Amino acid sequence: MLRIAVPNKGSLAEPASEMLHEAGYRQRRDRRELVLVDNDNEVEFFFLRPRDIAVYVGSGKLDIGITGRDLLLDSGSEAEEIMQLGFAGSTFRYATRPGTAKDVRDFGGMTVATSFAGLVTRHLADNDVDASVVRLDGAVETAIQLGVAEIIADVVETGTTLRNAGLEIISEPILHSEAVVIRRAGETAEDPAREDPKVAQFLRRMQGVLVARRYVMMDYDIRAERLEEAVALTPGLESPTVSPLHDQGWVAVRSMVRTEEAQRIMDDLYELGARAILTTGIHACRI
Ligand SMILES: Nc1ncnc2c1ncn2[C@@H]1O[C@H](COP(=O)(O)OP(=O)(O)OP(=O)(O)O)[C@@H](O)[C@H]1O
Ligand SMILES: O=P(O)(O)OC[C@H]1O[C@H](OP(=O)(O)OP(=O)(O)O)[C@H](O)[C@@H]1O
Ligand SMILES: [Mg+2]
Repeated sequence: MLRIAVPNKGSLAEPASEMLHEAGYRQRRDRRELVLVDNDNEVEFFFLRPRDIAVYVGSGKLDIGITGRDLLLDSGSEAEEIMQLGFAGSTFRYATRPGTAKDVRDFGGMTVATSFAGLVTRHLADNDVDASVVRLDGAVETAIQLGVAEIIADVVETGTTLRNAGLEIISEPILHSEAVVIRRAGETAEDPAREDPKVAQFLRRMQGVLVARRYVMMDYDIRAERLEEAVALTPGLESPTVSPLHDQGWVAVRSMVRTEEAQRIMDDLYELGARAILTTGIHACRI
């Protein structure tokens, strides 16, 4: 059984479960379930606090986990990122009241409040700044209003929370985060053939979901003499399938294209003379 840690609450929980479901794994129906065994796929899921996941995986108690890059780095545990999952995208940034400071190098003698004390302490040290760090559990924006700190460091997605608290973002981002798959450091085999087959299969399934989300299948008919120009617009992942049509001088082309580029490509193909241009969603795949 492959033992996988999954976030049980917060911003990561729902999209992580959704992705696992799309990858064909059983997911819990009741939010209070702590462990779920998926016998068909030989996987056991442990629903844990997002902040604890890197600790379990780093200690080797669980094989792999889904967490945020920021939480992984903050934990300082012996785990490493092995795949990016493309959701829960955010930056981790400093903010303060206007006029307090402009850059991390101005923080000397000040106090920074954050839920990510490990990350912030390291970032301040890397910048040779002598500032104090106060660790809070959440809602850190309020720490400035209550006089606990002059600066905060927190997760920023749209920036609305900080704006509403009358704070301005300062300095370069401390890091860019997203949901990631993690594994105990040093466990990834150099040679793919020596990789744990259960881990490799899990990663292929997750990769399949990412590709199915990011690509659509495009079909169209085009005159043979315009084929090269059309294929330049739809090169596909490897090479498009081209089949002859019964109507002489025409071919049918099938190729994967990025979902967000599909409409523009359809316009360009139409201009080239392509007709019967269709896109269909990809439900699942192995690349
Ligand atoms: N608004 C957001 N947008 C994108 N990612 C976010 C957002 N808020 C938190 N995250 C990400 O979620 C992870 C933190 O999860 P955690 O469950 O600890 O906090 P949370 O999602 O804020 O939930 P809680 O309600 O418990 O505060 C981090 O990886 C963080 O980058
Ligand atoms: O930039 P924004 O789009 O405003 O999103 C960022 C906010 O979202 C999260 O807070 P959450 O709502 O989870 O509350 P919390 O402070 O209790 O974690 C995070 O901690 C930030 O405060
Ligand atoms: Mg939160």
